[in-house]
Amino acid sequence: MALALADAGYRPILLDDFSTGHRRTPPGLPVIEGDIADAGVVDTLLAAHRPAGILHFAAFSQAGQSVREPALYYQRNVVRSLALLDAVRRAPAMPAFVFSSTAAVYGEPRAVPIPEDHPCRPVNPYGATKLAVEGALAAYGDAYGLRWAALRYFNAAGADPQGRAGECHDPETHLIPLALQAAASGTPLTLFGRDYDTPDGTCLRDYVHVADLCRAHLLALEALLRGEPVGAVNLGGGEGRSVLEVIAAVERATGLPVPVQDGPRRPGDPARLVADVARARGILGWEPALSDLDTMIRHAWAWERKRRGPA
Ligand SMILES: NC(=O)c1ccc[n+]([C@@H]2O[C@H](COP(=O)([O-])OP(=O)(O)OC[C@H]3O[C@@H](n4cnc5c(N)ncnc54)[C@H](O)[C@@H]3O)[C@@H](O)[C@H]2O)c1
Ligand SMILES: O=c1ccn([C@@H]2O[C@H](COP(=O)(O)OP(=O)(O)O[C@H]3O[C@H](CO)[C@H](O)[C@H](O)[C@H]3O)[C@@H](O)[C@H]2O)c(=O)[nH]1
Repeated sequence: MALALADAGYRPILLDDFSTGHRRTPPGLPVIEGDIADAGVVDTLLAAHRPAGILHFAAFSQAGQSVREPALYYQRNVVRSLALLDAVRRAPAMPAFVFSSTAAVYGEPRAVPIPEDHPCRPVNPYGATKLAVEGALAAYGDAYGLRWAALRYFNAAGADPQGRAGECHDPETHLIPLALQAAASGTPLTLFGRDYDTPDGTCLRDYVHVADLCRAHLLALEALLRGEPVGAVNLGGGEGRSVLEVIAAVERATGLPVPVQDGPRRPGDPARLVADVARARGILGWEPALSDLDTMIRHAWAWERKRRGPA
């Protein structure tokens, strides 16, 4: 996102405590090491730079871990986001606020594709913490005039098409990088359940290219800066893909087999999550452009090879 902002002519300032992130940030962009809940750091930053907008990505985001450690998720995702919002309210000029929400706010949907007005009943604490922050944003908008967007991404995938950045979590829990790593290393990927009520028995997810996500953030930010309300918006490719389809696409992109071992269902995993993206089209004029599975996996594979270095 920092690269996308810089490419579009903005001057992003990165604030990261590097709890899960990487110190190898884009060259030439200012980076402040600090916690979004550290009032001293954030107040100083807001007073010195008077940013037009804040794009708030800082969170812990593993649904499975959130089931085991809910206290960590409420602390990291709710308490710290509220501290950041307090700083925003104190700021000399209140910036527009774009929040990374998630499809996990919906829980097990009644039907797919899921529109934004579908009931939100998260099935894991991760989704519940993101929904709690969305509630605060709506109330702060009504009471304090906060201009806000909550972008509910489905499954972020792919990598910067120019190869400047990509996914690198430690531990990695996401399907696409793990399937690529299984293809490259020969170490089996564990498939979390084949007994779901889906066409091939594996979970359906809606993968969306990270570059499409970044473009949607820019559009949301610019809509808010023009004074247009945005609110909650789904971001997905609009197509459900099963775990087995992803594995087949990884085999196509890499030309290598993906060894698979069957495992039990992962707690907190809904069977299907597919976005209705009509609202993003209507209010942001956004259309996913790179979110077909083969393109996303091709970009992710190029990044994975670059990250690994020469074999
Ligand atoms: N990856 C996905 O598929 C996906 C889907 C939906 C929503 N999201 C949301 O998008 C956001 C980014 O996800 P990601 O996959 O890039 O995660 P990530 O863990 O790679 O990035 C989160 C970043 O926030 C930083 N951070 C965490 N807590 C912080 C704090 N208190 N103060 C300062 N920095 C802090 C981390 O060091 C890291 O650099 C998250 O909010 C996540 O919930 C991700
Ligand atoms: O080793 C693995 C990893 C994943 N899966 C399966 O692959 C699918 C995708 O799993 P990911 O972990 O890649 O993604 P999630 O759907 O669990 O979660 C992602 O999307 C969510 C919203 O849909 C949240 O926002 C979350 O932050 C984000 O990581 C799931 O059915 C999962 O069970 C496996 O079978 N084996």
